[in-house]
Amino acid sequence: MTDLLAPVAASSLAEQARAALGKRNLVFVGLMGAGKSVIGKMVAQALSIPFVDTDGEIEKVSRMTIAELFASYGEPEFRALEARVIDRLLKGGPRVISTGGGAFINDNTRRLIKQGGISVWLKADLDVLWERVNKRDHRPLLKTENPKATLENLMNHRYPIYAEADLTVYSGNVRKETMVTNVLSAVVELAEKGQGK
Ligand SMILES: Nc1ncnc2c1ncn2[C@@H]1O[C@H](COP(=O)(O)OP(=O)(O)O)[C@@H](O)[C@H]1O
Ligand SMILES: O=C(O)C1=C[C@@H](OP(=O)(O)O)[C@@H](O)[C@H](O)C1
Ligand SMILES: [Mg+2]
Repeated sequence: MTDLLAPVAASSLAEQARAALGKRNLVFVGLMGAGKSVIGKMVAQALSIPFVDTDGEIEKVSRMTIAELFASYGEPEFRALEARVIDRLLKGGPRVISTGGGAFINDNTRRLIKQGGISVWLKADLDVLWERVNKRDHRPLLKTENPKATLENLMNHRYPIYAEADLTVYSGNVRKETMVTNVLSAVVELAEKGQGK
């Protein structure tokens, strides 16, 4: 009997989270490999609202890959474009917006996100992140002699800033579906606490 009831409980959690969100955006932040792109898309599906990944949107408007943008124009230009894209996307809520790892670190972009949505930091340990990112080589910031040490340096610098997000959800070695449930529960809890903006 419990199994038969489980899908009902799951859908009502999504409905509660959707109601809690209203017209606001749900914005995923966190380091490379935390699961922003993958979990963000699944959360949007659960909430039945549109999903957009800012890196994907940047690649679409620039007709270049992120790696090409970094190589041709450098990180400051990429950050300026990222800020403009995020500013535009935040205006069309409700949406789930998965940002690239550096977006929330940029003062201007962070301010825009704080104004335009509920931010969720997917927080993960170094070994989990490393395990996930070292399987692919499309992230320009990790093209260094010791990418794991680079990731650790980024962690040390960025974690206090990610901590400013409205919600923190731990992204450990748990199933993606469990991550989705944990994010939805955190959104509902925030609303219940009366702290939803
Ligand atoms: N909870 C999870 N369990 C297993 N693999 C995961 C989990 N979360 C993310 N991943 C995997 O880690 C990799 C990085 O995820 P991604 O969403 O691209 O991270 P980000 O956008 O934060 O850099 C992908 O291959 C994704 O499938
Ligand atoms: O951490 C960062 O500064 C970056 C993270 C990347 O996105 P993911 O976090 O989705 O990998 C991408 O935006 C770019 O390579 C820069
Ligand atoms: Mg991503």
